[in-house]
Amino acid sequence: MSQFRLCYVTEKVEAEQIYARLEPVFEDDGYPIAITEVDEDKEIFEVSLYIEDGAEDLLKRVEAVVGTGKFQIEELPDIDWVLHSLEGLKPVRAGRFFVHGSHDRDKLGADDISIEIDAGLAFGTGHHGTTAGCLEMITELVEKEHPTNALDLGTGSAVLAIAIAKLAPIEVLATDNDPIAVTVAAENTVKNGVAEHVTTATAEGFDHAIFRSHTPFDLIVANILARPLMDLAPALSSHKAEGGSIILSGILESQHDAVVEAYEAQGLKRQNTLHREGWVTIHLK
Ligand SMILES: C[S@@+](CC[C@H](N)C(=O)[O-])C[C@H]1O[C@@H](n2cnc3c(N)ncnc32)[C@H](O)[C@@H]1O
Repeated sequence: MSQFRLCYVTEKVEAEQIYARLEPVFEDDGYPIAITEVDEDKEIFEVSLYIEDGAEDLLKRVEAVVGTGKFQIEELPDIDWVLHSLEGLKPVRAGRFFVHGSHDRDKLGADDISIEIDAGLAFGTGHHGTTAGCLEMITELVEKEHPTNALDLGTGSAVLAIAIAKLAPIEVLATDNDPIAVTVAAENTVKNGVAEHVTTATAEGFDHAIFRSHTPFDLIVANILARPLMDLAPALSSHKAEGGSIILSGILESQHDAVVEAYEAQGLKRQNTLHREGWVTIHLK
């Protein structure tokens, strides 16, 4: 089956705004959506959505959100195009981590901790400000707090679960409501040599029996979006061990205070906030 891509190339600020408006609308429908840097010096970015069938209908829905005349439809030669195009993705350094595709293994520095992710159908290559913010906070918290049992809720590619398991060989539960992401996540834990520490499961929020045998967690990382994170505040807080930490991301700067308020209502206190490319990553205890 042919693959199609809807794409729009523009300046960084507009690309980030468009991505932020499209992601909450289309993420739940399972359309992979990406924002990638096209020209570092000129700060030109590209927003893309991928679809196998019905690109014209998807374009109409996208235009209803961001206006007409922006996105173009492109037919992709075959699925290998995804891998091929990602050859150009640059590796990312965040915290102690060097997140890279298999083609960049040789660029690993002596002090880097490698996370190898060949970007595909699951979110999480380290290029997004939310993932980078979480990786930085994970580096700090794992070294400072020595958690023993962690949860990565909304794991996507499993980048954050892999990061935790590489810093400390502890139990990590990695869940996502997208079964495709969970398959990719499980493959990535094997590729990165941490499969024995990371358990993967498909779950909508905390709606899965697996939580009964893994709770409570002394580190919970959830890079989802502000609205579901606020809805999940009671459940997320009740699965946290006494004295444990929660890292939240996927939150726009304008949504920071509302998310903090939702968690303060559960008795948590904000410890720190990292700002990356218009997104915030929040640490609560
Ligand atoms: C922004 S991606 C984060 C991926 C990765 N953790 C990272 O930091 O790059 C959000 C992920 O959360 C998943 N997700 C969204 N809502 C969810 C929910 N209610 N329960 C579980 N997973 C959810 C999505 O399928 C997606 O893979």
